[in-house]
Amino acid sequence: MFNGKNVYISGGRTGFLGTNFAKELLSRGAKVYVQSLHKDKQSFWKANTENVTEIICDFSKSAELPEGIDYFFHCAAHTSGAHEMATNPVAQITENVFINSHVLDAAAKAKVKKFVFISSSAVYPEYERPLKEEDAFLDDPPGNYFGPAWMKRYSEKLAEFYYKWYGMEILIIRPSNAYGPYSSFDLIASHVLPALIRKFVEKQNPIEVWGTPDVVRDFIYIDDFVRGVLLAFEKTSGFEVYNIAAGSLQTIGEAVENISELTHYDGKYSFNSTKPMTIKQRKIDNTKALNVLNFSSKISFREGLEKTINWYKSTLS
Ligand SMILES: C[C@H]1O[C@H](OP(=O)(O)OP(=O)(O)OC[C@H]2O[C@@H](n3cnc4c(=O)[nH]c(N)nc43)[C@H](O)[C@@H]2O)[C@@H](O)[C@@H](O)C1=O
Repeated sequence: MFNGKNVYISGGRTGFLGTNFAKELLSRGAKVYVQSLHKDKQSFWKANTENVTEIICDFSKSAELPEGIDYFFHCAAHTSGAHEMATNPVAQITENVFINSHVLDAAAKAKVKKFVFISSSAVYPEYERPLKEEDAFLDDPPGNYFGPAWMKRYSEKLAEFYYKWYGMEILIIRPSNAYGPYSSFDLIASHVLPALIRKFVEKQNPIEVWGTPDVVRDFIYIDDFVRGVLLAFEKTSGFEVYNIAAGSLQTIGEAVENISELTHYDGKYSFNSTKPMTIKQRKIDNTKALNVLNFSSKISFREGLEKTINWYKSTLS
């Protein structure tokens, strides 16, 4: 389905999801377009710049795309983890509204056939039960997620409108907490697993883990995530929304124990509940992806952590 197709990937140059989609789609024979490249930025692009076409554009300021792009994967976003969500969630609103609006407009006017919007499972209200696709707009999102989640909700509805108005097919993806190679490993701004992996690989002592050990998340390894999205892409048409999740839950306490073992850490760590915390739990219902796409994750949590640790050690540390 992708062989010989022109695929634009926003966020394909430096973003975590975009880089991983670019890597996979190149291997499936697509002609990949990304924003302009700096060869030395990421190890993947050091070896692959000659295989992609660069487009100079800044979607935060304007909307332009050449004709001839078949598919658009919109992975670019200003995103961050619990620290920003607790201290400055407004930072995730304005720039993303501009980017999402420009990108949709540019893609529709350049006659892109199918557009993938990477939304977020943060769009959901705070329910205890696993969150189904149809739950997204039933109640407001909780606490500090309110603003960033309404930004994603607005963008989803805008995408739906563009489908109705222009006929551009739309696939909305709501990921659970994806992790793996090419993620940000910044100690403050990144998400929980890369931040913890870095602290343990660097053998910081003592290690401070934010919040409490009973916080629950569905963590999906990036290769499973990309496979799930591409399955949804291949098997759906028109306007569709899918959760793509591992379908299993881990506590932050379990994550810490696994990372500690896998990195052979022999120092001390403790939880600090005065550090940034977000919601206690987020369970994602993956039955639609399972039933319609026959998608389930293949990489266990432990295996995914091990792969990510190895990649981090060999690439960035
Ligand atoms: C899907 C959704 O995912 C994101 O939401 P999140 O799951 O709350 O983000 P997170 O991975 O940063 O934190 C998860 C939990 O982990 C705890 N925690 C412990 N120690 C560290 C630590 O060292 N760093 C971080 N970041 N968190 C830590 C932390 O206290 C928190 O309770 C959104 O940013 C949003 O962008 C989004 O779309």
